[in-house]
Amino acid sequence: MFLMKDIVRDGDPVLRKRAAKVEFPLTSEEKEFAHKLMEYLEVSQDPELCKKYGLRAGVGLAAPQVGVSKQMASVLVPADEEGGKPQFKDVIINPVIVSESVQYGALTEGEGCLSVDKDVPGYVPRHDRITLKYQDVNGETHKVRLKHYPAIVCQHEIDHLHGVLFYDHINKEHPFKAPEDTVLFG
Ligand SMILES: O=C(O)C[C@@H](Cc1ccccc1)[C@H](O)SCc1ccccc1
Ligand code: NI
Repeated sequence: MFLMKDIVRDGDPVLRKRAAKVEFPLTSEEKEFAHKLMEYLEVSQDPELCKKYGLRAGVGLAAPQVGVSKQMASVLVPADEEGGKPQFKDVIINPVIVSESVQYGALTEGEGCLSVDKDVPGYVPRHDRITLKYQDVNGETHKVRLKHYPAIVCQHEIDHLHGVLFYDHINKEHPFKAPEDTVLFG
């Protein structure tokens, strides 16, 4: 199971590389790795296990964040209401955003990152709605339309596969100035 000691921190060049496309079929090691990426999120979102293993809760984890420069990331966006099914749950491989809204969305509280220990305040403008194409661990292609929080999380993870960190998007002069018509939520 991945622990915080396995998570690469800002400054490591692997976080600034464009990750390599993944070939199919996955090797057994790659399937195990994908499982571990999702396992981290599941354990980190269980308050007792999160505390037991000293984790930071996460809704996404990209392969480069554990030092593996491959186009693979786990995303687990919990249900809006107690007991519902997750808003989005999958390991996205070779993800491509095939269309995106002109309108931006951003979290009112800004963003954090498991690989960035410091707080970086400011809005992170992202596309409020996206159409995402990706392959799952079995090589099946999916095309999904996401909006608001699941769209934000997937864009955060896909950024990791392109060597981009959340604070790259923050307006340096006016961190809490968002583009006109940005949907602020959370
Ligand atoms: O570092 C990562 O990639 C995981 C981030 C993903 C993320 C952060 C902010 C906005 C969108 C995605 C972690 O989930 S940061 C911790 C966290 C935990 C729960 C909810 C929001 C942020
Ligand atoms: Ni991150």
